[in-house]
Formats: sequence, C-alpha cells, structure tokens
Amino acid sequence: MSDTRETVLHLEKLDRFYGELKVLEGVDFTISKGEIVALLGPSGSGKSSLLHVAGLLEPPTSGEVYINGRATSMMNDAERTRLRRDTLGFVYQFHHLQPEFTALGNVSLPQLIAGRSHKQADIRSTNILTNLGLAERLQHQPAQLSGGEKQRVAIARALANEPSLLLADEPTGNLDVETSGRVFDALLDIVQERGLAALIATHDRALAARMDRVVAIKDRRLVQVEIDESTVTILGE
Ligand SMILES: Nc1ncnc2c1ncn2[C@@H]1O[C@H](COP(=O)(O)OP(=O)(O)OP(=O)(O)O)[C@@H](O)[C@H]1O
Repeated sequence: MSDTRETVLHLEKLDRFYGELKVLEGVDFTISKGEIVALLGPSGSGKSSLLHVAGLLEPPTSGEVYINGRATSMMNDAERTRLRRDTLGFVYQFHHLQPEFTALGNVSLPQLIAGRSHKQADIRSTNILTNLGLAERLQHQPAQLSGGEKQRVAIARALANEPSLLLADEPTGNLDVETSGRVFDALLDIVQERGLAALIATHDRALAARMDRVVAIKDRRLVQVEIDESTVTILGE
C-alpha cells in the first residue's frame, strides 16, 4: 500500500469460499476516512460475507484485510478482538439490544468492556443518544422503544467506542420505508459529523444513491457502480 495514513479499510486479493462455494474472489477494495460507501448486490451475492471478513468476524480464505494500515492475518485472536473493539462498529438489520438494559445501558456496555468508567461511559452515551434524537428515551428499555428508536440505539452503540469504520448490514432493512428514511438520515448525519468511514450494505437503491460511492458484488468481485432510480451502471464496462 503506498499511502496508509488516510486508508481505514483495505482489502487485498481477498477470497472467501465456503467449501466448494466461491462467494468472493480477488476482491480489492479501499475506504478512506470520511467516506461513506454503499454495498449493493442481490440476495446471496456475498454482502454479509464481505462485511464479516472486513469486520474481522471471519477470516478470508486468502488475501489480506488491513485496518488503519495494519495487516490482520497474522494477528492472534486477542489482538484481532482488541482491534475490532477499538476501531470497528457494527450495525445489523436487527438491533440485538440487551432487553434488560436501558437505551443508555446498552450504549454504555461496550465502553465498560473497553475499560471506561461508568461515569465516562454514561456521559458519552447520553451525548450520542441525544445526537440521534433520543434524549427523552435514555431510560427506556428496548421493549418500550419503537423499531426506529431501537435501531438508533443500535447505531449509538456501534459508535460508542469511537470506531474509525462503521460496518452496517441492511441497517434499516427491518423498518417501514418512512422510518427507514429517517433512521438513515440520522445515521448519515452522525457518520458525516464524526468524519467516519462507513460501508453500508443495502438493497435500497434510493438509500445507496445518497452515499459518496456505490460498489456492487458482481461475479464474486466488487465493482464500482453509478445508480439512479431505475438503472445500475457498472463503471468501466
Ligand atoms: N457459513 C456459511 N457456510 C456456507 N455457506 C454460506 C455461509 N455463509 C454464507 N454462505 C453462502 O454464501 C453466499 C453469500 O451469502 P451472504 O449472506 O454473504 O449473501 P448476502 O448478499 O449478504 O445475502 P442477503 O442479501 O440475502 O443477506 C450464499 O450463497 C450463502 O448461502
């Protein structure tokens, strides 16, 4: 890599196979600080697999994942876990919040695990949740929140340890169109405000069109695309 200073994620010659099934093959991809990238692709094309490998949740079959310029393949589990905790945030289609904790508690939890005090964690959690429009919901448990609010708490939790890179897998895919649009606005605002990099898998072209760049999985590789409401154009073809 020639310049790793601003590169948050770099995937190099990456393959992900499940036995005989070749899902990703020869993927080269880079995201820089402050860039928000949409990941499109039909169901089963490998979006979740790519996010899992980029997020150090699964190893690639071959190739290398660089996070903030650091190669990860030779790291041991403890190093990889620490890097994941300190630099990556995850949002999934389903919120996966702890049902017995409040919104504040859910956002503070990863910070406590990372070694912050309760007081530091709660101050930071209050700030993030307030930024996401949940100032009045801090003490509510997930069951007392709407679907959109739960997903905002999940976004706040992903940002709690100030990651360099947010990885999101259909983050609003479980919400109705209107709520999805609003939660997405909040997500983009907070990611932009904080100058983070983000890779966001979505089926929704209208949402994808609002991001800085759109890539799609085609024939096991990542290609750069341009989209409008009705068409997806693969650049360079
Ligand atoms: N652990 C696994 N073992 C075997 N095959 C798997 C495994 N995980 C995923 N696959 C297969 O790999 C392919 C890609 O799956 P993946 O979940 O990455 O696709 P996706 O684009 O995220 O799909 P969707 O949009 O439906 O969530 C699919 O054919 C899937 O069945």
